[in-house]
Amino acid sequence: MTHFDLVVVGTGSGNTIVTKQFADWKVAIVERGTFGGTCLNVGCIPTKMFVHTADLAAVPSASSRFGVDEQLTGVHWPEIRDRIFHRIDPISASGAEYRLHHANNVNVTLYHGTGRFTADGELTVTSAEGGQTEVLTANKFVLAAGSRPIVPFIPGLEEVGFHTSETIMRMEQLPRRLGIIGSGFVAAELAHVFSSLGVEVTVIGRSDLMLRHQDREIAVRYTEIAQERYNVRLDHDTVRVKGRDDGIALEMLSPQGPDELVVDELLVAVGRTPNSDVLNLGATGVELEEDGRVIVDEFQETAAEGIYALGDLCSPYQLKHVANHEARVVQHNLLHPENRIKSDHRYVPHAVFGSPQVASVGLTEEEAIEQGVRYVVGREAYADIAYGWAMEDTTGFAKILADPDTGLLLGCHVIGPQAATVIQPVIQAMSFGLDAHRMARGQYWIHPAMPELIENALLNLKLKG
Ligand SMILES: Cc1cc2nc3c(=O)[nH]c(=O)nc-3n(C[C@H](O)[C@H](O)[C@H](O)COP(=O)(O)OP(=O)(O)OC[C@H]3O[C@@H](n4cnc5c(N)ncnc54)[C@H](O)[C@@H]3O)c2cc1C
Ligand SMILES: NC(=O)c1ccc[n+]([C@@H]2O[C@H](COP(=O)([O-])OP(=O)(O)OC[C@H]3O[C@@H](n4cnc5c(N)ncnc54)[C@H](O)[C@@H]3O)[C@@H](O)[C@H]2O)c1
Repeated sequence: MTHFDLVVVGTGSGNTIVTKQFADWKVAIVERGTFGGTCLNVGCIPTKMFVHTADLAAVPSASSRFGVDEQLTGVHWPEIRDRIFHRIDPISASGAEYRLHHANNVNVTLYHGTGRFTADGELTVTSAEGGQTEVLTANKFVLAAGSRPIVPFIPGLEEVGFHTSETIMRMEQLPRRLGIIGSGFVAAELAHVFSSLGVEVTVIGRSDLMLRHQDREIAVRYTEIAQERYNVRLDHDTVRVKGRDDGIALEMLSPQGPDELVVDELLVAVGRTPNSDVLNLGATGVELEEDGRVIVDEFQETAAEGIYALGDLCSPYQLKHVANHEARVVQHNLLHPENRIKSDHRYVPHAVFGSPQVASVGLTEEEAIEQGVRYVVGREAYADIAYGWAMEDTTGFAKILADPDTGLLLGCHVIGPQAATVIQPVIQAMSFGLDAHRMARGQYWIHPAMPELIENALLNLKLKG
Protein backbone atom coordinates (compact mmCIF):
# COMPACT_ATOMS: atom_id res chain seq x y z
CA MET A 1 0.00 0.00 0.00
CA THR A 2 1.38 3.42 -0.95
CA HIS A 3 0.03 6.69 0.39
CA PHE A 4 -0.23 9.81 -1.80
CA ASP A 5 -1.33 13.39 -1.30
CA LEU A 6 -3.28 13.18 -4.55
CA VAL A 7 -4.43 10.41 -6.89
CA VAL A 8 -5.77 11.37 -10.33
CA VAL A 9 -7.68 8.74 -12.29
CA GLY A 10 -7.60 9.37 -16.04
CA THR A 11 -5.07 11.15 -18.25
CA GLY A 12 -7.40 13.18 -20.48
CA SER A 13 -8.11 16.55 -18.86
CA GLY A 14 -7.15 15.00 -15.51
CA ASN A 15 -3.51 14.94 -16.56
CA THR A 16 -3.47 18.73 -17.05
CA ILE A 17 -4.06 19.29 -13.34
CA VAL A 18 -0.66 18.10 -12.21
CA THR A 19 1.69 21.01 -12.89
CA LYS A 20 4.80 22.31 -11.13
CA GLN A 21 2.48 23.89 -8.56
CA PHE A 22 2.12 20.37 -7.15
CA ALA A 23 5.89 19.89 -6.83
CA ASP A 24 5.61 19.34 -3.10
CA TRP A 25 2.68 16.93 -3.39
CA LYS A 26 3.20 13.20 -3.77
CA VAL A 27 0.98 12.40 -6.75
CA ALA A 28 -0.20 9.24 -8.51
CA ILE A 29 -1.78 9.28 -11.95
CA VAL A 30 -3.68 6.17 -13.03
CA GLU A 31 -4.53 5.38 -16.65
CA ARG A 32 -5.95 2.14 -17.96
CA GLY A 33 -5.86 3.00 -21.66
CA THR A 34 -3.80 5.16 -23.97
CA PHE A 35 -2.14 8.11 -22.26
CA GLY A 36 -3.89 11.38 -23.12
CA GLY A 37 -7.48 10.15 -23.10
CA THR A 38 -10.28 10.45 -25.61
CA CYS A 39 -9.75 13.88 -27.18
CA LEU A 40 -6.15 13.30 -28.20
CA ASN A 41 -6.29 9.64 -29.17
CA VAL A 42 -9.77 8.85 -30.49
CA GLY A 43 -11.80 12.06 -30.25
CA CYS A 44 -11.56 15.75 -31.11
CA ILE A 45 -8.05 15.79 -32.54
CA PRO A 46 -8.05 12.87 -34.99
CA THR A 47 -11.65 13.53 -36.08
CA LYS A 48 -10.86 17.12 -36.96
CA MET A 49 -7.72 16.03 -38.80
CA PHE A 50 -9.90 13.64 -40.82
CA VAL A 51 -12.56 16.36 -41.29
CA HIS A 52 -10.02 18.76 -42.76
CA THR A 53 -8.84 16.04 -45.14
CA ALA A 54 -12.46 15.32 -46.07
CA ASP A 55 -13.10 19.02 -46.69
CA LEU A 56 -10.20 18.99 -49.16
CA ALA A 57 -11.47 15.84 -50.85
CA ALA A 58 -14.91 17.45 -51.23
CA VAL A 59 -13.62 20.59 -52.96
CA PRO A 60 -13.60 19.26 -56.55
CA SER A 61 -17.30 18.36 -56.34
CA ALA A 62 -18.10 22.05 -55.77
CA SER A 63 -15.41 23.88 -57.68
CA SER A 64 -17.02 23.98 -61.14
CA ARG A 65 -19.50 26.57 -59.81
CA PHE A 66 -16.52 28.91 -59.63
CA GLY A 67 -15.36 28.20 -63.17
CA VAL A 68 -12.59 25.95 -61.90
CA ASP A 69 -12.63 22.33 -63.00
CA GLU A 70 -11.01 20.00 -60.50
CA GLN A 71 -11.04 16.24 -60.19
CA LEU A 72 -10.52 13.99 -57.23
CA THR A 73 -8.23 11.37 -58.71
CA GLY A 74 -7.28 9.41 -55.65
CA VAL A 75 -7.87 8.84 -51.95
CA HIS A 76 -5.03 6.99 -50.25
CA TRP A 77 -6.48 5.81 -46.98
CA PRO A 78 -3.30 4.38 -45.42
CA GLU A 79 -1.52 7.70 -46.07
CA ILE A 80 -4.42 9.74 -44.71
CA ARG A 81 -4.67 7.55 -41.61
CA ASP A 82 -0.94 7.31 -40.98
CA ARG A 83 -0.32 11.04 -41.37
CA ILE A 84 -2.84 11.62 -38.60
CA PHE A 85 -1.76 8.93 -36.17
CA HIS A 86 1.96 9.40 -36.81
CA ARG A 87 1.34 12.91 -35.50
CA ILE A 88 -0.88 11.95 -32.57
CA ASP A 89 0.69 8.73 -31.27
CA PRO A 90 4.05 10.34 -30.48
CA ILE A 91 2.26 13.09 -28.52
CA SER A 92 0.61 10.46 -26.36
CA ALA A 93 3.87 8.54 -25.96
CA SER A 94 5.86 11.64 -25.05
CA GLY A 95 3.18 12.67 -22.53
CA ALA A 96 3.58 9.32 -20.76
CA GLU A 97 7.37 9.53 -21.04
CA TYR A 98 7.27 13.00 -19.45
CA ARG A 99 5.35 11.68 -16.47
CA LEU A 100 7.52 8.59 -16.15
CA HIS A 101 11.00 10.02 -16.53
CA HIS A 102 11.19 13.81 -16.64
CA ALA A 103 12.84 15.63 -13.73
CA ASN A 104 9.68 17.73 -13.28
CA ASN A 105 7.86 14.56 -12.27
CA VAL A 106 10.02 13.09 -9.53
CA ASN A 107 7.02 13.49 -7.23
CA VAL A 108 4.65 11.80 -9.71
CA THR A 109 4.07 8.07 -10.24
CA LEU A 110 2.21 6.97 -13.36
CA TYR A 111 0.36 3.67 -13.02
CA HIS A 112 -0.78 1.84 -16.14
CA GLY A 113 -3.86 -0.04 -15.02
CA THR A 114 -7.49 0.15 -14.00
CA GLY A 115 -8.31 1.96 -10.77
CA ARG A 116 -11.15 0.65 -8.63
CA PHE A 117 -12.09 1.78 -5.14
CA THR A 118 -11.76 -1.08 -2.66
CA ALA A 119 -12.50 1.00 0.45
CA ASP A 120 -13.12 4.62 1.31
CA GLY A 121 -9.91 6.46 0.41
CA GLU A 122 -8.35 3.33 -1.12
CA LEU A 123 -7.97 2.71 -4.86
CA THR A 124 -6.66 -0.60 -6.10
CA VAL A 125 -4.95 -0.51 -9.48
CA THR A 126 -4.91 -3.69 -11.54
CA SER A 127 -2.15 -3.50 -14.10
CA ALA A 128 -3.07 -3.43 -17.75
CA GLU A 129 -0.53 -6.15 -18.55
CA GLY A 130 -1.52 -8.77 -16.00
CA GLY A 131 -3.20 -9.35 -12.71
CA GLN A 132 -0.68 -7.35 -10.69
CA THR A 133 -2.28 -5.01 -8.20
CA GLU A 134 -1.15 -1.94 -6.28
CA VAL A 135 -3.15 -0.38 -3.46
CA LEU A 136 -3.08 3.41 -3.34
CA THR A 137 -4.45 5.54 -0.54
CA ALA A 138 -4.68 9.32 -0.72
CA ASN A 139 -5.83 12.49 0.99
CA LYS A 140 -7.43 13.76 -2.22
CA PHE A 141 -8.70 12.07 -5.37
CA VAL A 142 -9.56 13.53 -8.76
CA LEU A 143 -11.85 11.34 -10.82
CA ALA A 144 -11.38 12.16 -14.49
CA ALA A 145 -12.23 8.74 -15.93
CA GLY A 146 -14.27 10.02 -18.88
CA SER A 147 -16.84 8.07 -20.85
CA ARG A 148 -16.98 5.32 -23.46
CA PRO A 149 -19.19 4.57 -26.46
CA ILE A 150 -22.57 3.04 -25.71
CA VAL A 151 -23.15 -0.25 -27.48
CA PRO A 152 -26.90 -0.85 -27.70
CA PHE A 153 -28.30 -4.34 -27.50
CA ILE A 154 -29.04 -5.30 -31.09
CA PRO A 155 -29.23 -9.06 -31.74
CA GLY A 156 -26.33 -10.17 -33.95
CA LEU A 157 -24.20 -7.06 -33.41
CA GLU A 158 -21.44 -8.74 -31.40
CA GLU A 159 -21.29 -11.66 -33.85
CA VAL A 160 -20.90 -9.56 -37.02
CA GLY A 161 -18.40 -7.15 -35.46
CA PHE A 162 -18.71 -3.41 -35.53
CA HIS A 163 -16.72 -0.23 -35.07
CA THR A 164 -17.08 2.61 -32.60
CA SER A 165 -15.33 5.96 -32.76
CA GLU A 166 -12.48 4.24 -30.87
CA THR A 167 -11.62 1.88 -33.74
CA ILE A 168 -12.98 3.18 -37.03
CA MET A 169 -10.32 5.81 -37.65
CA ARG A 170 -7.61 3.13 -37.65
CA MET A 171 -9.31 0.78 -40.12
CA GLU A 172 -6.96 -1.18 -42.41
CA GLN A 173 -8.84 -0.15 -45.53
CA LEU A 174 -11.83 1.92 -46.52
CA PRO A 175 -15.00 -0.11 -46.88
CA ARG A 176 -17.11 0.26 -50.01
CA ARG A 177 -20.28 0.65 -47.91
CA LEU A 178 -20.49 1.98 -44.35
CA GLY A 179 -23.60 1.93 -42.16
CA ILE A 180 -23.69 4.35 -39.23
CA ILE A 181 -26.17 3.64 -36.45
CA GLY A 182 -26.87 7.00 -34.75
CA SER A 183 -27.41 10.50 -36.06
CA GLY A 184 -25.69 12.80 -33.55
CA PHE A 185 -22.25 14.42 -33.36
CA VAL A 186 -20.09 11.41 -34.22
CA ALA A 187 -22.41 10.25 -37.01
CA ALA A 188 -22.50 13.72 -38.60
CA GLU A 189 -18.74 14.21 -38.51
CA LEU A 190 -17.76 10.73 -39.63
CA ALA A 191 -20.47 10.53 -42.32
CA HIS A 192 -18.89 13.66 -43.79
CA VAL A 193 -15.41 12.16 -43.53
CA PHE A 194 -16.16 8.81 -45.10
CA SER A 195 -18.61 10.02 -47.76
CA SER A 196 -16.09 12.65 -48.89
CA LEU A 197 -13.48 9.92 -49.18
CA GLY A 198 -15.76 8.02 -51.56
CA VAL A 199 -17.40 5.52 -49.19
CA GLU A 200 -21.12 4.83 -49.73
CA VAL A 201 -22.43 5.98 -46.35
CA THR A 202 -25.86 5.31 -44.86
CA VAL A 203 -26.83 7.01 -41.60
CA ILE A 204 -29.53 5.19 -39.66
CA GLY A 205 -31.27 7.38 -37.07
CA ARG A 206 -34.05 6.50 -34.71
CA SER A 207 -35.38 10.05 -34.61
CA ASP A 208 -36.79 12.18 -37.41
CA LEU A 209 -33.74 14.45 -37.80
CA MET A 210 -29.98 14.34 -37.74
CA LEU A 211 -28.49 16.43 -34.90
CA ARG A 212 -31.92 16.47 -33.28
CA HIS A 213 -30.72 18.25 -30.14
CA GLN A 214 -29.81 21.39 -32.09
CA ASP A 215 -32.24 24.26 -32.64
CA ARG A 216 -34.85 22.60 -34.85
CA GLU A 217 -34.34 24.91 -37.84
CA ILE A 218 -30.66 24.03 -37.81
CA ALA A 219 -31.32 20.29 -37.50
CA VAL A 220 -33.84 20.43 -40.36
CA ARG A 221 -31.37 22.27 -42.61
CA TYR A 222 -28.52 19.91 -41.69
CA THR A 223 -30.67 16.88 -42.43
CA GLU A 224 -31.71 18.25 -45.82
CA ILE A 225 -28.11 18.89 -46.81
CA ALA A 226 -26.96 15.49 -45.51
CA GLN A 227 -29.67 13.76 -47.55
CA GLU A 228 -28.18 15.27 -50.70
CA ARG A 229 -24.70 13.97 -49.85
CA TYR A 230 -25.27 10.44 -48.54
CA ASN A 231 -28.06 8.07 -47.60
CA VAL A 232 -30.00 8.97 -44.50
CA ARG A 233 -32.67 6.65 -43.14
CA LEU A 234 -34.48 8.37 -40.28
CA ASP A 235 -37.20 7.03 -37.99
CA HIS A 236 -35.42 3.71 -38.38
CA ASP A 237 -34.88 1.30 -35.52
CA THR A 238 -32.25 -1.35 -36.14
CA VAL A 239 -33.74 -4.57 -34.79
CA ARG A 240 -31.25 -7.20 -35.95
CA VAL A 241 -27.89 -7.52 -37.65
CA LYS A 242 -26.68 -10.57 -39.60
CA GLY A 243 -23.47 -11.58 -41.33
CA ARG A 244 -24.07 -12.67 -44.95
CA ASP A 245 -21.87 -13.53 -47.93
CA ASP A 246 -22.48 -10.08 -49.42
CA GLY A 247 -21.83 -8.12 -46.21
CA ILE A 248 -23.53 -7.14 -42.97
CA ALA A 249 -27.30 -7.05 -43.26
CA LEU A 250 -29.26 -4.68 -41.03
CA GLU A 251 -32.92 -5.33 -40.45
CA MET A 252 -34.73 -2.14 -39.55
CA LEU A 253 -38.24 -1.09 -38.67
CA SER A 254 -39.62 2.25 -39.79
CA PRO A 255 -43.13 3.73 -39.74
CA GLN A 256 -43.32 2.66 -43.41
CA GLY A 257 -42.59 -0.96 -42.45
CA PRO A 258 -39.52 -3.22 -42.44
CA ASP A 259 -36.40 -2.06 -44.28
CA GLU A 260 -33.05 -3.69 -45.03
CA LEU A 261 -29.56 -2.46 -45.73
CA VAL A 262 -26.34 -4.33 -46.55
CA VAL A 263 -22.99 -2.74 -45.71
CA ASP A 264 -19.36 -3.81 -45.42
CA GLU A 265 -18.61 -2.09 -42.12
CA LEU A 266 -20.79 -0.78 -39.33
CA LEU A 267 -20.15 2.18 -37.02
CA VAL A 268 -22.15 2.42 -33.80
CA ALA A 269 -22.46 6.05 -32.65
CA VAL A 270 -25.40 6.28 -30.28
CA GLY A 271 -23.88 8.26 -27.44
CA ARG A 272 -21.37 7.77 -24.63
CA THR A 273 -21.78 6.55 -21.06
CA PRO A 274 -19.66 7.70 -18.08
CA ASN A 275 -17.02 5.27 -16.80
CA SER A 276 -18.27 5.54 -13.21
CA ASP A 277 -19.22 1.84 -13.15
CA VAL A 278 -15.56 0.86 -13.57
CA LEU A 279 -14.55 2.76 -10.43
CA ASN A 280 -16.71 0.87 -7.90
CA LEU A 281 -17.81 4.12 -6.33
CA GLY A 282 -20.10 2.26 -3.95
CA ALA A 283 -17.02 1.87 -1.75
CA THR A 284 -16.92 5.66 -1.32
CA GLY A 285 -19.51 8.29 -0.47
CA VAL A 286 -19.59 9.46 -4.12
CA GLU A 287 -23.14 9.73 -5.44
CA LEU A 288 -24.35 9.15 -8.99
CA GLU A 289 -27.09 10.49 -11.25
CA GLU A 290 -29.43 7.89 -12.72
CA ASP A 291 -27.49 7.93 -15.98
CA GLY A 292 -24.26 7.07 -14.15
CA ARG A 293 -22.75 10.57 -14.04
CA VAL A 294 -20.90 11.40 -10.84
CA ILE A 295 -22.72 14.15 -8.93
CA VAL A 296 -20.53 17.18 -8.17
CA ASP A 297 -21.22 20.53 -6.55
CA GLU A 298 -20.28 23.91 -8.02
CA PHE A 299 -16.68 23.39 -6.81
CA GLN A 300 -16.51 20.07 -8.72
CA GLU A 301 -16.42 18.18 -5.42
CA THR A 302 -18.39 14.95 -5.12
CA ALA A 303 -20.56 14.00 -2.16
CA ALA A 304 -17.40 12.46 -0.63
CA GLU A 305 -15.18 15.15 0.86
CA GLY A 306 -11.81 15.40 -0.86
CA ILE A 307 -12.94 13.51 -3.98
CA TYR A 308 -13.30 15.82 -6.97
CA ALA A 309 -14.57 14.90 -10.44
CA LEU A 310 -14.50 16.52 -13.85
CA GLY A 311 -15.24 16.03 -17.52
CA ASP A 312 -17.33 13.34 -19.17
CA LEU A 313 -17.47 11.35 -15.94
CA CYS A 314 -19.71 13.93 -14.32
CA SER A 315 -20.66 16.54 -16.88
CA PRO A 316 -23.87 16.73 -18.90
CA TYR A 317 -21.67 18.33 -21.59
CA GLN A 318 -19.39 15.70 -23.07
CA LEU A 319 -17.03 18.32 -24.48
CA LYS A 320 -13.30 18.84 -24.18
CA HIS A 321 -13.46 22.57 -23.46
CA VAL A 322 -15.81 21.80 -20.56
CA ALA A 323 -13.52 19.06 -19.21
CA ASN A 324 -10.58 21.47 -19.45
CA HIS A 325 -12.49 24.25 -17.69
CA GLU A 326 -13.51 21.89 -14.90
CA ALA A 327 -9.91 20.66 -14.61
CA ARG A 328 -8.76 24.25 -14.04
CA VAL A 329 -11.41 24.67 -11.33
CA VAL A 330 -10.39 21.42 -9.63
CA GLN A 331 -6.73 22.39 -9.82
CA HIS A 332 -7.42 25.74 -8.17
CA ASN A 333 -9.59 24.18 -5.48
CA LEU A 334 -6.96 21.58 -4.59
CA LEU A 335 -4.29 24.25 -4.29
CA HIS A 336 -6.48 26.83 -2.52
CA PRO A 337 -8.97 24.97 -0.32
CA GLU A 338 -9.59 28.15 1.68
CA ASN A 339 -10.56 30.12 -1.43
CA ARG A 340 -12.33 27.73 -3.77
CA ILE A 341 -13.83 28.80 -7.11
CA LYS A 342 -16.97 27.60 -8.85
CA SER A 343 -17.19 26.19 -12.34
CA ASP A 344 -19.04 28.35 -14.87
CA HIS A 345 -21.53 26.49 -17.02
CA ARG A 346 -23.64 29.49 -18.03
CA TYR A 347 -22.80 29.63 -21.73
CA VAL A 348 -21.33 26.34 -22.87
CA PRO A 349 -20.95 26.34 -26.65
CA HIS A 350 -20.44 23.40 -28.96
CA ALA A 351 -19.76 22.79 -32.61
CA VAL A 352 -20.28 19.88 -34.94
CA PHE A 353 -17.53 19.69 -37.54
CA GLY A 354 -19.65 18.12 -40.23
CA SER A 355 -20.49 19.51 -43.62
CA PRO A 356 -21.53 22.20 -43.18
CA GLN A 357 -20.35 23.05 -39.69
CA VAL A 358 -22.89 23.72 -36.95
CA ALA A 359 -22.24 25.79 -33.84
CA SER A 360 -24.43 26.74 -30.95
CA VAL A 361 -24.49 28.54 -27.62
CA GLY A 362 -27.32 29.26 -25.20
CA LEU A 363 -31.02 28.59 -25.61
CA THR A 364 -32.52 27.03 -28.71
CA GLU A 365 -35.84 28.51 -29.80
CA GLU A 366 -37.59 25.35 -28.57
CA GLU A 367 -35.96 25.72 -25.14
CA ALA A 368 -36.93 29.40 -24.94
CA ILE A 369 -40.56 28.48 -25.65
CA GLU A 370 -40.52 25.58 -23.19
CA GLN A 371 -39.03 27.75 -20.45
CA GLY A 372 -41.44 30.64 -21.15
CA VAL A 373 -38.56 33.00 -21.89
CA ARG A 374 -39.53 36.09 -23.94
CA TYR A 375 -37.35 36.44 -27.03
CA VAL A 376 -36.97 37.95 -30.46
CA VAL A 377 -35.04 36.30 -33.29
CA GLY A 378 -32.58 37.90 -35.69
CA ARG A 379 -31.50 35.87 -38.72
CA GLU A 380 -28.96 36.33 -41.46
CA ALA A 381 -28.10 34.04 -44.37
CA TYR A 382 -24.55 33.57 -45.59
CA ALA A 383 -26.05 34.21 -49.03
CA ASP A 384 -26.73 37.79 -47.93
CA ILE A 385 -23.23 38.72 -46.79
CA ALA A 386 -20.37 39.54 -49.11
CA TYR A 387 -18.17 36.61 -48.11
CA GLY A 388 -21.14 34.31 -48.61
CA TRP A 389 -21.36 35.60 -52.19
CA ALA A 390 -17.69 34.80 -52.63
CA MET A 391 -18.34 31.25 -51.41
CA GLU A 392 -21.58 30.87 -53.38
CA ASP A 393 -23.17 29.67 -50.17
CA THR A 394 -26.89 29.07 -50.42
CA THR A 395 -27.64 26.99 -47.34
CA GLY A 396 -26.01 28.52 -44.27
CA PHE A 397 -27.49 30.96 -41.80
CA ALA A 398 -27.18 32.36 -38.30
CA LYS A 399 -30.02 32.75 -35.86
CA ILE A 400 -29.72 34.85 -32.71
CA LEU A 401 -32.22 34.95 -29.84
CA ALA A 402 -32.28 38.02 -27.60
CA ASP A 403 -34.32 39.52 -24.80
CA PRO A 404 -36.61 42.06 -26.52
CA ASP A 405 -36.32 44.56 -23.65
CA THR A 406 -32.66 44.45 -22.70
CA GLY A 407 -31.14 43.19 -25.94
CA LEU A 408 -29.12 40.67 -23.95
CA LEU A 409 -28.33 37.60 -25.99
CA LEU A 410 -30.06 34.34 -25.11
CA GLY A 411 -28.73 32.00 -27.76
CA CYS A 412 -27.08 31.73 -31.13
CA HIS A 413 -27.12 28.95 -33.71
CA VAL A 414 -25.08 28.90 -36.88
CA ILE A 415 -24.98 26.44 -39.76
CA GLY A 416 -22.51 27.08 -42.54
CA PRO A 417 -18.85 27.58 -43.38
CA GLN A 418 -16.58 28.00 -40.34
CA ALA A 419 -19.62 28.17 -38.03
CA ALA A 420 -17.44 27.11 -35.07
CA THR A 421 -15.28 30.18 -35.56
CA VAL A 422 -17.96 32.62 -36.67
CA ILE A 423 -19.95 32.09 -33.45
CA GLN A 424 -17.11 32.98 -31.05
CA PRO A 425 -17.92 36.73 -30.71
CA VAL A 426 -21.42 35.78 -29.54
CA ILE A 427 -20.01 33.47 -26.86
CA GLN A 428 -17.83 36.35 -25.73
CA ALA A 429 -20.74 38.80 -25.69
CA MET A 430 -22.92 36.42 -23.67
CA SER A 431 -20.13 35.64 -21.21
CA PHE A 432 -19.41 39.33 -20.59
CA GLY A 433 -23.00 40.59 -20.68
CA LEU A 434 -22.79 42.65 -23.87
CA ASP A 435 -26.18 43.54 -25.37
CA ALA A 436 -27.01 43.19 -29.06
CA HIS A 437 -26.93 46.88 -29.89
CA ARG A 438 -23.59 47.58 -28.20
CA MET A 439 -22.14 44.45 -29.71
CA ALA A 440 -23.29 45.33 -33.25
CA ARG A 441 -22.48 49.01 -33.20
CA GLY A 442 -19.80 49.39 -30.51
CA GLN A 443 -17.03 47.86 -32.60
CA TYR A 444 -15.77 47.56 -36.16
CA TRP A 445 -16.59 44.38 -38.07
CA ILE A 446 -13.97 43.64 -40.71
CA HIS A 447 -15.46 43.94 -44.17
CA PRO A 448 -16.12 41.68 -45.98
CA ALA A 449 -15.33 38.93 -43.49
CA MET A 450 -17.60 36.13 -42.33
CA PRO A 451 -18.44 37.58 -38.90
CA GLU A 452 -20.59 40.13 -40.79
CA LEU A 453 -23.09 37.27 -40.59
CA ILE A 454 -23.30 37.86 -36.83
CA GLU A 455 -23.31 41.65 -37.17
CA ASN A 456 -26.29 41.51 -39.52
CA ALA A 457 -28.19 38.93 -37.47
CA LEU A 458 -27.78 41.25 -34.47
CA LEU A 459 -29.05 44.23 -36.48
CA ASN A 460 -32.03 42.15 -37.62
CA LEU A 461 -33.24 41.65 -34.03
CA LYS A 462 -36.48 43.58 -33.49
CA LEU A 463 -35.58 45.04 -30.09
CA LYS A 464 -37.71 47.51 -28.15
CA GLY A 465 -36.56 51.08 -27.99
C1 LIG B 1 -15.15 10.96 -31.88
C2 LIG B 1 -15.20 12.08 -30.87
C3 LIG B 1 -14.97 13.37 -31.27
C4 LIG B 1 -15.02 14.41 -30.35
N1 LIG B 1 -14.84 15.68 -30.79
C5 LIG B 1 -14.91 16.70 -29.91
C6 LIG B 1 -14.72 18.03 -30.33
O1 LIG B 1 -14.48 18.31 -31.50
N2 LIG B 1 -14.81 19.02 -29.41
C7 LIG B 1 -15.08 18.75 -28.10
O2 LIG B 1 -15.17 19.69 -27.30
N3 LIG B 1 -15.27 17.49 -27.66
C8 LIG B 1 -15.19 16.46 -28.53
N4 LIG B 1 -15.36 15.19 -28.09
C9 LIG B 1 -15.61 14.95 -26.66
C10 LIG B 1 -14.27 14.97 -25.87
O3 LIG B 1 -13.38 14.07 -26.47
C11 LIG B 1 -14.53 14.59 -24.43
O4 LIG B 1 -15.54 15.41 -23.88
C12 LIG B 1 -13.27 14.76 -23.58
O5 LIG B 1 -12.19 14.09 -24.16
C13 LIG B 1 -13.52 14.24 -22.16
O6 LIG B 1 -12.34 14.37 -21.41
P1 LIG B 1 -12.19 13.65 -20.01
O7 LIG B 1 -10.88 14.08 -19.47
O8 LIG B 1 -13.41 13.84 -19.21
O9 LIG B 1 -12.14 12.10 -20.34
P2 LIG B 1 -11.15 11.25 -21.24
O10 LIG B 1 -10.33 12.06 -22.13
O11 LIG B 1 -11.98 10.16 -21.84
O12 LIG B 1 -10.14 10.62 -20.18
C14 LIG B 1 -10.53 9.63 -19.30
C15 LIG B 1 -9.40 8.62 -19.18
O13 LIG B 1 -9.65 7.83 -18.03
C16 LIG B 1 -9.24 6.51 -18.30
N5 LIG B 1 -9.96 5.65 -17.36
C17 LIG B 1 -11.30 5.41 -17.31
N6 LIG B 1 -11.60 4.64 -16.27
C18 LIG B 1 -10.43 4.37 -15.63
C19 LIG B 1 -10.09 3.63 -14.48
N7 LIG B 1 -11.01 3.01 -13.74
N8 LIG B 1 -8.77 3.56 -14.14
C20 LIG B 1 -7.82 4.21 -14.86
N9 LIG B 1 -8.10 4.95 -15.96
C21 LIG B 1 -9.39 5.02 -16.32
C22 LIG B 1 -9.60 6.30 -19.74
O14 LIG B 1 -8.80 5.27 -20.31
C23 LIG B 1 -9.30 7.67 -20.35
O15 LIG B 1 -8.00 7.72 -20.90
C24 LIG B 1 -15.30 14.12 -28.99
C25 LIG B 1 -15.51 12.81 -28.57
C26 LIG B 1 -15.46 11.79 -29.50
C27 LIG B 1 -15.68 10.37 -29.05
N1 LIG C 1 -17.61 18.25 -32.21
C1 LIG C 1 -17.80 17.81 -30.97
O1 LIG C 1 -17.76 18.55 -30.00
C2 LIG C 1 -18.06 16.35 -30.75
C3 LIG C 1 -17.86 15.41 -31.74
C4 LIG C 1 -18.13 14.08 -31.47
C5 LIG C 1 -18.58 13.71 -30.22
N2 LIG C 1 -18.76 14.65 -29.27
C6 LIG C 1 -19.28 14.31 -27.93
O2 LIG C 1 -19.44 12.91 -27.82
C7 LIG C 1 -20.78 12.61 -27.49
C8 LIG C 1 -21.18 11.31 -28.10
O3 LIG C 1 -21.40 11.46 -29.50
P1 LIG C 1 -22.46 10.55 -30.24
O4 LIG C 1 -22.63 11.01 -31.63
O5 LIG C 1 -22.10 9.13 -29.98
O6 LIG C 1 -23.77 10.81 -29.39
P2 LIG C 1 -24.96 11.89 -29.56
O7 LIG C 1 -25.63 11.90 -28.27
O8 LIG C 1 -24.48 13.13 -30.18
O9 LIG C 1 -25.90 11.21 -30.66
C9 LIG C 1 -26.37 9.91 -30.52
C10 LIG C 1 -27.66 9.80 -31.31
O10 LIG C 1 -27.97 8.41 -31.45
C11 LIG C 1 -29.37 8.24 -31.25
N3 LIG C 1 -29.58 6.86 -30.81
C12 LIG C 1 -29.54 6.40 -29.55
N4 LIG C 1 -29.74 5.07 -29.56
C13 LIG C 1 -29.91 4.71 -30.85
C14 LIG C 1 -30.14 3.47 -31.51
N5 LIG C 1 -30.24 2.31 -30.83
N6 LIG C 1 -30.27 3.46 -32.85
C15 LIG C 1 -30.16 4.62 -33.54
N7 LIG C 1 -29.95 5.82 -32.98
C16 LIG C 1 -29.82 5.85 -31.66
C17 LIG C 1 -29.73 9.27 -30.23
O11 LIG C 1 -31.09 9.55 -30.34
C18 LIG C 1 -28.84 10.45 -30.64
O12 LIG C 1 -29.49 11.27 -31.56
C19 LIG C 1 -21.59 13.80 -27.99
O13 LIG C 1 -22.77 13.95 -27.26
C20 LIG C 1 -20.65 14.95 -27.80
O14 LIG C 1 -20.81 15.49 -26.53
C21 LIG C 1 -18.52 15.96 -29.51
